[in-house]
Amino acid sequence: MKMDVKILDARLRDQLPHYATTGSAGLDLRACIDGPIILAPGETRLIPTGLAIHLADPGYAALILPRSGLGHKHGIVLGNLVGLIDSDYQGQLMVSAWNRGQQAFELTPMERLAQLVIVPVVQAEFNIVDDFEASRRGEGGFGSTGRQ
Ligand SMILES: O=c1ccn([C@H]2C[C@H](O)[C@@H](COP(=O)(O)OP(=O)(O)OP(=O)(O)O)O2)c(=O)[nH]1
Ligand SMILES: [Mg+2]
Repeated sequence: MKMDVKILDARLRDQLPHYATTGSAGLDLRACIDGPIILAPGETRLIPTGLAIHLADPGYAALILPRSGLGHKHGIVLGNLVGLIDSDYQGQLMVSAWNRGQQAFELTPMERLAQLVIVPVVQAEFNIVDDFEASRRGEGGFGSTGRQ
C-alpha cells in the first residue's frame, strides 16, 4: 500500500523511516528533539517524531510499538502501552516515552525510539441480539481451559 507522508522535521529528509530488512514489519520512528532529554525513572514525555501520515482508508490503522531492545534493556516503553493511529489522523505522530525502569535514560536527538506498524482493520456493524448462538466456550475465559 502507499500512504501520504509529511516530513515535518528537515533532519528526517536523509533518515526517513524505512523497512530495515525485506521481512521487517515495523518502520522505526525517531525522536525529533532539539537536545538530549533525560527521562528519570517513572517519567513519561511526549516525543515528536517529525512525521505525519494520512492512511485515509478506514481499512487500515497504524500501531506505535516499543522497540524490544530499548524496552527490555533500558525500560523505555510507551506511556499508553500501544499507540493507535486512526486512518483519518493527520497530525504529527507522537510517541509517549515512558521510563518504566530504575535508571535515568538519556534520549538522544534523532535516535530510533519506537516503531510503526500498519495493520488492516475491520469496522464492525452491530447486529443486536437477545441471545448468542451457543459456542463451545460460552462465557468461559480467564484461564477456564486450565494451564497445561
Ligand atoms: O501514541 C500515539 C497515540 C495516538 N496518537 C494520535 C493518533 C491518533 O489517531 C490520535 C488519537 O489517539 P487515541 O484515539 O488513542 O487517543 P484519545 O485519547 O482517544 O484522543 P482522541 O479523543 O483525539 O481520539 O492521537 C499519536 O500520535 N501517538
Ligand atoms: Mg480516541
